[in-house]
Amino acid sequence: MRAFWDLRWFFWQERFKYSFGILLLIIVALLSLLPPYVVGVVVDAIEQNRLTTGMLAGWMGAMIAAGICMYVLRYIWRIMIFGSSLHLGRTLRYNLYQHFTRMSSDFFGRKRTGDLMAHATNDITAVQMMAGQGVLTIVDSLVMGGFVVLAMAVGISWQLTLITLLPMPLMALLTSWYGHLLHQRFGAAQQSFSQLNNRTQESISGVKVTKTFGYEQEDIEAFDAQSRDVVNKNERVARIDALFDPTITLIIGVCYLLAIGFGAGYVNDGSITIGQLTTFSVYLGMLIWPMLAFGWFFNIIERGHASYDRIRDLMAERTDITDQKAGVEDVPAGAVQIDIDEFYYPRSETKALHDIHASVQPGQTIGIVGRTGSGKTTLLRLLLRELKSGDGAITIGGTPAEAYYLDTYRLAFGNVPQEHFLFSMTLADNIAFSNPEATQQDIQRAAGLAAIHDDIVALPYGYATAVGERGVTLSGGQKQRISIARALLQNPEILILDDALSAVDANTEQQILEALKRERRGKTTFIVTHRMSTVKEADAVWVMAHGTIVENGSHRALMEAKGIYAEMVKREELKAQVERGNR
Ligand SMILES: Nc1ncnc2c1ncn2[C@@H]1O[C@H](COP(=O)(O)OP(=O)(O)OP(=O)(O)O)[C@@H](O)[C@H]1O
Repeated sequence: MRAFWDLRWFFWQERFKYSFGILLLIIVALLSLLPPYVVGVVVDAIEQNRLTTGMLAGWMGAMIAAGICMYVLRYIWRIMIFGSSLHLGRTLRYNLYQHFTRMSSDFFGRKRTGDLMAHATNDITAVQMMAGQGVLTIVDSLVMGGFVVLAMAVGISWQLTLITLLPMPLMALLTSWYGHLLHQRFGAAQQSFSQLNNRTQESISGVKVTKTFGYEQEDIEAFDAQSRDVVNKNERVARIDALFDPTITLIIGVCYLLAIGFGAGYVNDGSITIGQLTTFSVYLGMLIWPMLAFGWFFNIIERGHASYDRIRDLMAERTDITDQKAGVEDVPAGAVQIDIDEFYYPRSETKALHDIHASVQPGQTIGIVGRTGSGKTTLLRLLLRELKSGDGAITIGGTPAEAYYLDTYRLAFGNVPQEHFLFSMTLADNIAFSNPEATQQDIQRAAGLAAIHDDIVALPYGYATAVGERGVTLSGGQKQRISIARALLQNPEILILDDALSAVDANTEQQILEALKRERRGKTTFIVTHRMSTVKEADAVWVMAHGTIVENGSHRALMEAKGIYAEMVKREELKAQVERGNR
């Protein structure tokens, strides 16, 4: 029952629909008592030879009227109760999705996609069932069951009712025990299903690597083992599930035995009529559904409860990136000042960044270079507020980054990350993703700046070409340029290119860099790269090593300083000469 209590916010929100639905259920339960009663009356009338046509027609009319009423009311309560439960599913899905969008990338690093998918599908369906079928089964079993028992005890014989229902407590005990077992087994089955989702996702996205290293067989076997585990765990659920119906039917059978055995005695000694015993046995038949519903209720509740707990745990995950109460609503603009004394990733003991002090004037282009793992991406993620820096460690236009509302803060940034991502839509829509208002002309202009326009028009459907699963396959460099076009279309105050030109050849890169210089006058651009030639024209180059900026200056100044940067440039030139020589 705690599961219902946990959902009280929802039942309160939908209280009118639920109250009305339950009221209709009660009326239906009352009306359904009529037909068995009529059967008893008619049987007695036949037995006592006093059945007239008028009397029969009267009762038949009453039964038809009750039948029509029940038909209409059943239809309405379904809309009220099941309709509301669908609404709960939608609300939970929406909340979960919103929650996902608010979480930092650290969260997605920890949680696996398969788990998150299982939460958004199976778990929500189980909770939705609880608010629909769960409510129906409990109301029906209590109301319908209650009315039928009352009609048997008050209307016919309380002694016979008592004897007949003796086996019932055993049923309550058994069903609650099954429910408990089901809760545990269902939780394990859901977990295994999540793992299967993860496995599938990893297998599909890593299929190239698997093939390259000849691990197909191992991969298939591991998948098979996981899939078998899901089946085993679900079989364990089904085994308990399968116990519910036979147990209930067996107990109802015993009840019938008692009713007929003792009922015949009561008819013989004249305490009840034969018609009443007929009504009694029809009522007993009507108890089967409430009993089944009662058992089913525990089943639904246990499943819903396990799922709701899992959803709640997920919703309880707090993002460390939050808005302040009274945030600055402007889109950030102006000079960027960075003063990071030290930064640790959550749950990490090693400093990812330390002693970084640098400033950037609006309109400047900053190149960031350094070995893998030197902290370039981490620094940019702090700037983007994907990670939490210390209070005031980063300011834009003199205002601490965390003082801005996150939503407006991020509007200032265009980010082309290392892992570029294209959606399963047309190329035009992929570019326009950053600015849905953009016209076809704007899209083409951005594509031109990103040096991808010619490639696009060469495709059979041009800008209308679909990418993704059923679409065209683009090269890494083309995908990078589409991502750049997407960021340029947004025309952000601050543009970040994180190793975004790595798959583009030197000539095309030069073309893009020139376009950037022209287009982004007065706006700030950060370019992270492993290719020194990319940052030659930058206003300043930050050379990063071991989590800090070890050199900071223009290309010329750094070359004159003959430090790490000069060394890196020389090495790159040497490499280029060797490659040219080889050719
Ligand atoms: N989510 C994380 N949790 C803990 N440590 C991390 C996390 N991400 C990165 N690091 C660590 O932070 C340090 C800096 O990593 P970062 O990705 O910023 O380097 P980078 O210079 O951008 O490297 P690359 O050139 O390969 O992109 C590394 O030591 C890395 O192992």
